[in-house]
Amino acid sequence: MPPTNGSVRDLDAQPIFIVVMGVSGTGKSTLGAALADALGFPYVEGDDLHPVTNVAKMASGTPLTDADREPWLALIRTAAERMTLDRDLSSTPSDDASIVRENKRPGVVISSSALKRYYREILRGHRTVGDGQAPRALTTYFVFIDGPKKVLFERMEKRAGHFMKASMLESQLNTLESPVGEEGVVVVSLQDTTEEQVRKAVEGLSTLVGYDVVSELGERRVCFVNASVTCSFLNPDLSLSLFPLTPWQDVTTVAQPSFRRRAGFIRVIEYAMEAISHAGTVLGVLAKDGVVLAAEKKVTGKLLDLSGAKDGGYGGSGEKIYLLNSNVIGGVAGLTADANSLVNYARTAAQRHLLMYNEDIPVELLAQRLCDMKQGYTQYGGLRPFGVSLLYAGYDPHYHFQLYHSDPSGNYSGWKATCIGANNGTAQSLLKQEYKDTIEVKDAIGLVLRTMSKTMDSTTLGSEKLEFAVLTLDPVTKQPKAKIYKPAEIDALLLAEGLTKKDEDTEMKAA
Ligand SMILES: Nc1ncnc2c1ncn2[C@@H]1O[C@H](COP(=O)(O)OP(=O)(O)OP(=O)(O)O)[C@@H](O)[C@H]1O
Ligand SMILES: O=C(O)[C@H](O)[C@@H](O)[C@H](O)[C@H](O)CO
Repeated sequence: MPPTNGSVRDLDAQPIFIVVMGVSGTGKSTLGAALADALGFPYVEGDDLHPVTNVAKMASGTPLTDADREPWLALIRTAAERMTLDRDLSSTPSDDASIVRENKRPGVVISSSALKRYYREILRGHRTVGDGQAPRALTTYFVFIDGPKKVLFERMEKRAGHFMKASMLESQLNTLESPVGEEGVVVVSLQDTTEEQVRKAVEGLSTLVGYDVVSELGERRVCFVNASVTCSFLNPDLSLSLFPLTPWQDVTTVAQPSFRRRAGFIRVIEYAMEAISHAGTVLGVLAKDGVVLAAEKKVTGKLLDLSGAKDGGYGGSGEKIYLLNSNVIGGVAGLTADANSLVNYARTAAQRHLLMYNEDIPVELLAQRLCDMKQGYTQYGGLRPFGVSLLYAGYDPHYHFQLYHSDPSGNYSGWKATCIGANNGTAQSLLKQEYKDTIEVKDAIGLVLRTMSKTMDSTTLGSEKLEFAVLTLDPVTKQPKAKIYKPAEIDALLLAEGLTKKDEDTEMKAA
């Protein structure tokens, strides 16, 4: 289907979509980010929009088919449309124009192999996939990175830790239908430096567009939405739906009027934090040889079915402590439904990392992934922030045992000992008095339980009110070992620490 708008004037006003293309390893990601930076456009890593099944297939050494690539290409086109067309240029703020000048013409740069002509037709919006909607007007250009096979092979061989192995290059080259000669294509050399490639791409694009793209497309903008956030929102594998972007979402400074429009959102974050300060307490202590987590269960009662808890803290009954990955345990305070969604997201992010890099996700990176997601939810119209704070107790070979906290705004910080939820102020002052840098897990367990017993609202302390977990290293395999305690084990721990509290009713019944 041809583009809907035809006149020179209309085309001039259309947003620009630049696809940096080429076979695997040509340097699309490197050039894409640099070119976007030069133009002041956001950059999206096209590989992040692949369905997980595609990544798994490539990682296993099987080339993708047309059917595998079609939905991915359609998603890239949709991403480009969403990131540019929904920006309401007519509402561009004018009273602080000296602080931020919007691009005169919005645009986005996305990397994609775009190997065949018909794939490029999908990206141009000239062809729809399935019963997809007719594309919206968006002028599409391609920057094709071309060069000798030998150089490419050498680069791919050198590149470590990427899911795409050099052995796949042959199939990529066989599939490639050169775009040279097609409309809107600029060719740059694989062997040039990135700076030189940017220069040539800008020169070529300026010729195609009809004016100097760097000076005419506007001032450098500060991107509010980084690629990973954007992709999280766009990739259906991450169980999130597409939604219209707001005019201010990819442009920010603290002083712009859109910030004032966002003030309501910030209040919502404050409300979320306030709600969390009433949630069940979650407490973590970092020790030399592990991390200890405990959480107060708020939902208790005789009729609650705890049968799933017999085999551990999860399986239906776990409410506050979850295994996020084999090296990270998470403790949540806040809205349980929101927490479930974040826990699923964290588990998927950890698995994606494992699949791509064949290593467990570093603890801080997992916290960052969740924070990207949480922060994204604070800035879009029609959404509210996640009403959840999390503690991450984890281990990775780089920084060993770590404890992080993230809040609904998407901020995170590392701690030696910390507490979220109800009475966290009291708990933190108790922890400050008792914590020692040399503490070991065996003592940290006592410290956590004592602090919980002093700060929990309830008059009873037993497994029905408490979840408990410890992350240590397995002495034999030296791999992280997460243990989420079963109710009987929690009761035994409390007994050993002399902390079993019974409420008066129970004591009277027992008497
Ligand atoms: N202009 C350049 N000169 C030399 N090396 C480069 C250049 N651009 C990128 N590289 C290197 O080539 C390798 C591949 O780059 P990059 O990951 O950007 O390629 P890609 O096309 O996005 O790959 P893929 O599609 O397989 O993810 C990296 O190791 C990168 O550092
Ligand atoms: O169409 C394809 O086969 C894919 O998009 C690949 O090109 C990879 O995504 C990429 O290059 C990763 O190395």
